[in-house]
Amino acid sequence: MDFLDMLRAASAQNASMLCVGLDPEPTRLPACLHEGPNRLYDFCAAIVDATCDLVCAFKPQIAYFAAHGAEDQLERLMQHMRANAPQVPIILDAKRGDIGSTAEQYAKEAFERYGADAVTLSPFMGFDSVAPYLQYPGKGAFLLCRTSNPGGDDLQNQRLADVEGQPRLYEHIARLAQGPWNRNGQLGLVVGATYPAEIERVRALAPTVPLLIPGVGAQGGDAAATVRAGWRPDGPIIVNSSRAILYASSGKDFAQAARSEAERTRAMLQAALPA
Ligand SMILES: O=C(O)c1cc(=O)[nH]c(=O)n1[C@@H]1O[C@H](COP(=O)(O)O)[C@@H](O)[C@H]1O
Repeated sequence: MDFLDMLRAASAQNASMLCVGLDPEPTRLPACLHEGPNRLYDFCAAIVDATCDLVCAFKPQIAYFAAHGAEDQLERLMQHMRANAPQVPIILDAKRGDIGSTAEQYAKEAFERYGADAVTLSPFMGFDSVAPYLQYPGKGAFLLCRTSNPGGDDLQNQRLADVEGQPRLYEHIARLAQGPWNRNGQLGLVVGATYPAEIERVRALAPTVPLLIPGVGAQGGDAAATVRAGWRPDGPIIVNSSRAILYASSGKDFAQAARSEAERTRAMLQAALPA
């Protein structure tokens, strides 16, 4: 099934705009998992099982596995999600961006090795660095647009003097993703929950592409303002929270605590939908 169809179906089935980010930081894992050789997998699989009926997507962050030589645990986690939560689309957060020939390898890694449904990409190197991902029919690609971190301003807020209307860089990326770059309807945009005014601006420029919105929870983004700014009946949003859910408890009850926090976040998001 296409990424977008999976997203719509999971969002409707679970009444959810929440994405749980799978960012397993070894020093923050519950003590009961510290000794196991597969503890990144064990931790994330328990979180997946505890939250899969509450989410519209999962977003594993590749760095948390690759940094520890644990790509095999990410592969097992992908298989686990497919087996135990087949209805939930998986966005591999890799933020890749490179020349076409190298991008082909990264696309193969995301979609063939890991079997992701969508991937995050940096658009900085231009359309030919994005195109190889779009060769995979039905797969999604989210372009970084207005990121959640304060340093996002450094480049994304600069005006482009040689583009008509002198838009800011992030506005230009939003227009490209809604229009000329979105040849087969596979593109989405990443916009930080920490900047609701910019979410609204991106939504005005890109009314129908899916928005991946990290930054609620640990980064302090406003869940209700995020929904009001970004959600449209024909423009889905995927609101990611990682640490606030993953580390809701460091005890043996970590999975149940993660579920409670996911329920709370999902409810806040749903409550902000227009009546
Ligand atoms: O692409 C992303 O997912 C992303 C983009 C962005 O602008 N900000 C951002 O925080 N992220 C990712 O979203 C997750 C946020 O984690 P928490 O702050 O713990 O909820 C991390 O995996 C980040 O790498």
